[in-house]
Formats: sequence, structure tokens, C-alpha cells
Amino acid sequence: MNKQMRVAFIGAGNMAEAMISGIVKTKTLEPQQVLVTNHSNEDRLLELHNRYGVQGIVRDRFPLATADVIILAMKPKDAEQSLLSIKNHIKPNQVVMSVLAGISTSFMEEHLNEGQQVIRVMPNTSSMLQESATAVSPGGHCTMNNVVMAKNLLKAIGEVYVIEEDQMDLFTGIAGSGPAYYYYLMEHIEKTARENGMDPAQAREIGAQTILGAAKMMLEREESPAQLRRNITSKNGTTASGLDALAENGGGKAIKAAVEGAMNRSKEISEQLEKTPVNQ
Ligand SMILES: NC(=O)C1=CN([C@@H]2O[C@H](COP(=O)(O)OP(=O)(O)OC[C@H]3O[C@@H](n4cnc5c(N)ncnc54)[C@H](O)[C@@H]3O)[C@@H](O)[C@H]2O)C=CC1
Ligand SMILES: O=C(O)[C@@H]1CCC=N1
Repeated sequence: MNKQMRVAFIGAGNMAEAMISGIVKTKTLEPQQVLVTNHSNEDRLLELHNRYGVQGIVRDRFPLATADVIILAMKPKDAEQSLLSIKNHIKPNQVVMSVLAGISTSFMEEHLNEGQQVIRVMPNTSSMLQESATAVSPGGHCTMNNVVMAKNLLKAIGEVYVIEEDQMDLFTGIAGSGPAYYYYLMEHIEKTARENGMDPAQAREIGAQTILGAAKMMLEREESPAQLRRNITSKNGTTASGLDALAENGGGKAIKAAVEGAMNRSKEISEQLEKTPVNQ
């Protein structure tokens, strides 16, 4: 990417770190091209500097005007106050990206200056290993160049999908929150393995390799997941017993409920924020 480009993270939590890690490790940007600030924790900024070489700068001295891209990475409840606090320090041609669940491009546009270029992004924490599934939806004032720039930057953290914004809540339920479902699955596999006498560390490695193998099969083979499942399921065999137990215990319903639960919470965050009058 452009050697002059500067990317500024506002928010220095888990998601910002996962993205910074991907961007620096892949050398998409040099560490000094990445700036990061947070609410008040200077030790955390120093930690990110020591770990990745990026510039951790306290909020009062944060050189916002020098950034080409500003990435909002605070919690959704802090979004309004943060947007209003940057509004008078930025120009419309600085691209404001948000990774916040439930924060729409129209909410960002309403709280920034007329014509501001904004992009809604939904990554996940696998960004840390460049394995995120990341969605991008541009706001109304973005150009094609903005979208290309966002894709090139976000490729540093994994695969990037440009989607319609009305699919963003669903995407959040599948991929933003998604890694947590697989971790939860693994927690239960590990627990079951331990209860049945296997060393938990070994169970974790075996379980993770199994998820990785299945994920690669789904990405690289032509067959549908249903066909891949049938390929393993011998009549009266072990898999059939396992799958019957999953169905009897509401496995499919639980997965649907998880995705829809996260999706609905994303919608609810948007609705709650949109009810609040713009407080300039
Ligand atoms: N953790 C995840 O897996 C994912 C999180 N997200 C989104 O990323 C956002 C951040 O999530 P986490 O990193 O997990 O949260 P976190 O709680 O770890 O980090 C939040 C950061 O924002 C900072 N902050 C809060 N208000 C601020 C302000 N006014 N100015 C500057 N900094 C401020 C805090 O000091 C902290 O560094 C959330 O909005 C979430 O929806 C999106 C995709 C995945
Ligand atoms: O739990 C959350 O709200 C954030 C958004 C997507 C993943 N984590």
C-alpha cells in the first residue's frame, strides 16, 4: 500500500489489536504508519507500541488531521460521543471506517460533516492471524477508490467481502461473532474429552485440527456441507449416532438461534442509537 498512508485507530482494545497485528505482520503498512489511541489507558498504548512498533498516542495529542483513514474501534455505546468529538478535526476526504457492531453508515454520516466518506466494516478477531472474514459496506459519499483502498487494507487481516449494508447484521451474526461459537464448541469438546480421560491439551489440538480440516474441505471442495456430512455418515455408524444426538438435543435449532440472536442484537443496537436525537 501507499508508503505515505497513515491509519489511525480510535480504540485500543481486542479488535484494534487483532487488526493492527494483521496489518503489521503482513507489512501492509510500516508500524510507524499506524497510530492508535484510547480513552485513557497509557499503559495499553505503550504495550501496543512495544508489541507492534505502532505509534500509541494519548487522546489529547492524537494527530487526527494527519490520518488518511480513521478506524473507530470503541464499543458501540461510545460511538456517538466519539464521532462528535472527531467531527471538527477531520475533513470529508479522510475516510472514517467503523468496526462497531450495529453502527450504520447513516448514523456515522449524521454525526459527521456533510459529505464525509464513511465505511462500515465487520471483521473478526481471527484478523490476528490474517484469517478474518471481513465485510465492507461503503456509505453514500464513498468513491470506488475508497472501496478499493478499504479492500486492500483489510486484505491484511483475511478475506474481504463487499456486501449490501442490509446484510451487515446477518454478517455480524455469522462471522463477526462467529468465532465465539466455534470456541464454545471446542470448550465442550475439550470438557467431554477430559471427562473421558484424554489430556485436555491433546484434545484441544485434535479438536482444532478437525475444525480446520472441515473448514478447508468446505472452502476447497465442490460438495455442499450436507454432502460432505453424508460422505462421513455410514449407515448405523458412529457419525450417524453423533448426528442423531445433535438433532435430538436441538443442535440445529441452537445454531440458528445463535446466529439470529447475534443478528438481532446488532439490529437492536442500531435501533437504540437511531432513537437518540443527534446531540451536537
Ligand atoms: N471483539 C470482537 O470480536 C469484535 C469486535 N467488534 C467491534 O469492535 C469494537 C471494539 O471491541 P473490542 O475491541 O472487543 O472492545 P474493547 O473494550 O476491548 O476496546 C474498546 C476500546 O475503545 C476505547 N475507547 C472507548 N471510548 C473511547 C473514546 N471516546 N475515544 C477513544 N477510545 C475510546 C477503550 O479505551 C478501549 O481501548 C466494538 O464496537 C465491537 O462491536 C467487531 C468485530 C469483532
Ligand atoms: O460481541 C460483540 O458485540 C462484538 C461484535 C462482533 C463480535 N464481537
